[in-house]
Amino acid sequence: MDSKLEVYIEGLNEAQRAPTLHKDGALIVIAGAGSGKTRVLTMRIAYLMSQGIDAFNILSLTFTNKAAREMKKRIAGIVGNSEAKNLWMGTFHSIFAKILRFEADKLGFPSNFTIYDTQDSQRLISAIIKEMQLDKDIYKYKQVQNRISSFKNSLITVRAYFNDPDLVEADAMAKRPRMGEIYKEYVDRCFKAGAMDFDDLLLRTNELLNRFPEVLAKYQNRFQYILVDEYQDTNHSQYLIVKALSDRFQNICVVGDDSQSIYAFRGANINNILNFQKDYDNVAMYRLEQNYRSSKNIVEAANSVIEKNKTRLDKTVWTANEDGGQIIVHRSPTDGEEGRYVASSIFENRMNHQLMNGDFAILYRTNAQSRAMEDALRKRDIPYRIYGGLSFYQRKEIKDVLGYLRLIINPKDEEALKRVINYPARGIGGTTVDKLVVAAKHYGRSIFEVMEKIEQLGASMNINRGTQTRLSNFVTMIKSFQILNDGGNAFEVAETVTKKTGLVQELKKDGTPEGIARIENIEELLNGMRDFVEEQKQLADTTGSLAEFLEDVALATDMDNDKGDEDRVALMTIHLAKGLEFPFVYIVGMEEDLFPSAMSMNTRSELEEERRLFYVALTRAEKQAYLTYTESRYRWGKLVDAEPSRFIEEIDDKYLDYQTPMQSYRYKPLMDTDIFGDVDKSKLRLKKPVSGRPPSVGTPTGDQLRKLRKIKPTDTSDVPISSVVGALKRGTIVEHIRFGRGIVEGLEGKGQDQKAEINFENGGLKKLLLRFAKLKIIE
Ligand SMILES: Nc1ncnc2c1ncn2[C@@H]1O[C@H](COP(=O)(O)OP(=O)(O)OP(=O)(O)O)[C@@H](O)[C@H]1O
Ligand SMILES: [Mg+2]
Repeated sequence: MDSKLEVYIEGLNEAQRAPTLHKDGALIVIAGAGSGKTRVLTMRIAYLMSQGIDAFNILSLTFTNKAAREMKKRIAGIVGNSEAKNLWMGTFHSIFAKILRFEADKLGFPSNFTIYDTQDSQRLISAIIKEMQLDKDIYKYKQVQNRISSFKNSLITVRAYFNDPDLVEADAMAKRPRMGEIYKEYVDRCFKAGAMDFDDLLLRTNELLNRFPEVLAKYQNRFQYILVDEYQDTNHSQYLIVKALSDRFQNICVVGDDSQSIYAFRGANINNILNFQKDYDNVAMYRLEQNYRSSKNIVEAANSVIEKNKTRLDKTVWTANEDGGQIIVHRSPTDGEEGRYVASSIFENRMNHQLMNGDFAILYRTNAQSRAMEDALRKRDIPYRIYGGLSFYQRKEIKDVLGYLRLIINPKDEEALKRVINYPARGIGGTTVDKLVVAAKHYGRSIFEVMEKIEQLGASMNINRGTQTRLSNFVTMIKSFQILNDGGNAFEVAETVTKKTGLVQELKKDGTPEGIARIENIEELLNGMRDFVEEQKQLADTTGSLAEFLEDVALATDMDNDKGDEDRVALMTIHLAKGLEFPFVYIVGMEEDLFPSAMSMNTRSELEEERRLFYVALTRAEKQAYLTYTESRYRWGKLVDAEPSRFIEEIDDKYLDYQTPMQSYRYKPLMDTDIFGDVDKSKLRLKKPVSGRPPSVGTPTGDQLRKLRKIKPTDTSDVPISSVVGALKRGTIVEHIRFGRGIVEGLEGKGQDQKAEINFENGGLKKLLLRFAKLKIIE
């Protein structure tokens, strides 16, 4: 075995080593949060390669493309970049989009098919509802879209829908009898536009593998080793793909944690993990129990919460890490105050412990909660980054540029065409577009094809000469871009497009600060494209073509745009935080009806999913977790009283540190209650809230004050602060508090300025100034 790999494998514990070194056959690793599942997956790939398995034969499926990129870099650090390049790693959607491009013709799609994002799908569905003259209050486009999405994820095609009287009747009962027709029209239109939506990427892959045995055999032979992270969140469609591909060799390795299954609302099926042993022969089952991520307090508190769920596999999670501070619970009168508390706490912790902004995360249940946090962080000049919400690529000006780029690659793309045909304004009005849509339908062609023949067809469509010329000019412009694109790279084409279409001039004319910000965004897009071209050349050995770029963008989750080069506090929903870790984590809005969400408390299983979500949130924290809640909050435009989340109560008191007197004024004191006494959580829920707003309880007692002061800064005294200056050589093995073990690959500078380039198991290649680096020499 390669000596580098040996070092890393030695760094694993025994339980982790077993699945890492397991050779052939099916295996499943079921283990709690932070126990090293993702690390095992990464090391296993490196190990397989060291055993002579060709990278070309390994497929690895991850939750985000960013996670895949990081794993790939880590593996490249061990086996070398040229080998790692050939690994197929990514999300289900990105991997199968790639395969579909190769095989698209078999399904009647062009290989340059467009990927419609959620917004494109919604626009198309709205247009169809309008064209069919349906009541848009009954046929709400979002609900229609969800319904179509759930059909697709259960592999219910249009034909299957109409053949299933139960489905048809269910929609009739829901007062949407024409659902099937909308579904059919939507599928037809996507097909004609040469477009697939997200769900199609899985549905069509299934279709491909089912209908074409030779294609199935080809990919079965190719992907001899398949590895899946976060297996608990795969949906039915994904499950079937994995099952089909791994059927021949059965070298399938899945890792997951049933307690972290949080996507049931999107069709994820926890049974996939529970049934794995039935699906394959001789399944080896491994369990990991030691958590390396979090302090003892956090691990035990998280255990005490998840134990309340009835449906779960029994698991032990323990840690050898230090106790750490108790989880801090903080109450604020309003969400504005809550934001201020979190911002100042981050500010103080950052100073006291000399941390980076990137060591902090603020997690919430719903995106809307970010605003109060943002306001407070801005006031304190703390840089932050919001993940999720409206991503960069969803912004109007960016979508406009992308609209043109998409048309260059696939002129049939109806949504792109509608978006840019008259932006910037060129005298092609809505009525003309409607006429084009009708004609396209009549001739069974795309809108662009009708436009190409507008001189012949124009008169019969009632389109006057002037408009015909404008339509022809538009076609000519797109075709000229296509010529430019032949052989060019993504960046060069996009730069020309932004100039020649008049997009940038239009924004310059605007002159408002928003207009300027939009121009900056377009510049940012171009910069991103330049980087993409470079990165493709280095990491994937391709040219960085426009088509590749568009695919990357269509499938980018917001997490994927994070280059990780800016030091910022991370703000995101808990759903997005899966798999990640941060030293300090603030879980905000810990209130009944918000978390657990009022919409998810109808059944026990919904409540259990909320509890799993809380388990995920809490287990992201390494050193210190905070739970904050407010006494009142604006919801649906009204200020409503809020009650602390039941999840706070579910944690054993000994793990908690209440920073505010818990006898909130909202809880009517019983006769002679110990208002100024010690914290007693049982009072929280027993007493009915009083209406109105009596004055607050006043000063904390001595005990409470002591508690306040007790918040121990996380003890960092035993961190091996280095004086490794001058003590390192190439090949020295060191350990870093965050990046784990690493090998010194190079040194530069002398004395106080000496820097070392170190390849870490957790962070890849890093250059550190040794004077500050917290390193311990291992050997
Ligand atoms: N044997 C080990 N020695 C030191 N650190 C380890 C070891 N195994 C894992 N870690 C570290 O513990 C942390 C958690 O590991 P990892 O992310 O792989 O866990 P996970 O089981 O995938 O967690 P999650 O369930 O949240 O996805 C990481 O920082 C990882 O580098
Ligand atoms: Mg993981």
